[in-house]
Amino acid sequence: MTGIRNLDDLLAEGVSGRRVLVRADLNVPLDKQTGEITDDGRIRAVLPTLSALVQAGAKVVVCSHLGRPKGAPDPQFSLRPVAGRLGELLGAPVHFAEDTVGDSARSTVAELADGQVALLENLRFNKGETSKDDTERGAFADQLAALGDVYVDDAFGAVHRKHASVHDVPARLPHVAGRLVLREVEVLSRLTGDPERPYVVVLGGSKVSDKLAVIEALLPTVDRLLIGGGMCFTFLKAQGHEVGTSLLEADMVETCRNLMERAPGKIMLPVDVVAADAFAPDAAHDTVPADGIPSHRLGLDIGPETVAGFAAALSQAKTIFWNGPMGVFEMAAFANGTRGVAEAITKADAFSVVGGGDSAAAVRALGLDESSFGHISTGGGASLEYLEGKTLPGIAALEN
Ligand SMILES: Nc1ncnc2c1ncn2[C@@H]1O[C@H](COP(=O)(O)OP(=O)(O)O)[C@@H](O)[C@H]1O
Ligand SMILES: O=C(OP(=O)(O)O)[C@H](O)COP(=O)(O)O
Repeated sequence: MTGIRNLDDLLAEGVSGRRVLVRADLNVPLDKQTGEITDDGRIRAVLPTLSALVQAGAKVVVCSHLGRPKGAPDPQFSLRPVAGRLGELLGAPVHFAEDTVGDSARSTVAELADGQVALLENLRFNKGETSKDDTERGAFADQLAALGDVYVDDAFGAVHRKHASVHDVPARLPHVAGRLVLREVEVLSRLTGDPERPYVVVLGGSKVSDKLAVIEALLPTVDRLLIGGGMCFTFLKAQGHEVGTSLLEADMVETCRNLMERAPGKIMLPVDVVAADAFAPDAAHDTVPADGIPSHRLGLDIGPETVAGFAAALSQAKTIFWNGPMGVFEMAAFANGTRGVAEAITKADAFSVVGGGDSAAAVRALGLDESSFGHISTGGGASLEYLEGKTLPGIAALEN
């Protein structure tokens, strides 16, 4: 991050009375039934930046995405509950704008007193935020930038997205990196140079197409790649196995086959999986061999034999990076794989990094000791792409 100005530079300049637009990643997991926040780790992670700005008397305007709404308001993805939780953590109410750049946002920001905080409604309720069209994205960035005098990027989990709030707003306002972005990059850079070997990467989760692309780039630099979670079924299919109704990226099967041929023995796949009748906490389920998933069932966790194999590989490692739960850990019946792998990582004599909103939430939900990991990153896709050595749009924008 050479040449990038950071929050301390901005504070030294003085922010009292200035409107500081902070891009945060407040994309927290919500309970599907109650809508309650199930893990507030990403909110806590941005507090050092926000508190410093509050104390310095800034008018703090926070913006974020939540989930993947389709460019229009969708109540299930509202940031309103996040405003409540952020206020509790800051110890002062957070003013909530009902829209992102409309009348409500403009008046909420105009009414802020020095040292007060506002949160704008979900950025992704606006088509321009994620648009691939530069003009459409730019027009939205213009409206967003008008709500601040200066911009702080503290959304590490989103720095790999070429989105208006991450990539285009910094071209329109004086900009700095926040405390979280700075710390994440500092720690992750330890894995990009010459990591101590064996270097083992564990991948799972559900954002299969996003992350399959990264595997290709990471494969030459790692010693072992352990694949579980929703990610493994496209590989199992590529091995010629039937995967029932499990998560599958059909048009990536050929890519997976090529990856396995290119690095024989490097990729470890599950040998058994927990296959269920339905995606539900009380669904009937059994452990079956990975080549014997019944056609009407879907794999929701890795099985015990796989956990033992992965744990053995992890016990040899000197550097570990893990992104993506090994199963649907939110349901107790499918949490054993994630727990087993997480415990194996904590026992290894290695520098370990866990990345990703859900992976970090899993560590906490399963009651594991956070301090037994070297670093818990707020970004999954972002840290993977950082490790790939890519110039990330959000970081590049801060450099300019
Ligand atoms: N076999 C599976 N089938 C469907 N979803 C899965 C499976 N294994 C894990 N998941 C889901 O993956 C989600 C996390 O994926 P992802 O967003 O890629 O991770 P992270 O946020 O850590 O980067 C969790 O909500 C989990 O329930
Ligand atoms: O949850 C996130 O990423 P992650 O699941 O890779 O950790 C970030 O908030 C980015 O969200 P996105 O993958 O919908 O752009």
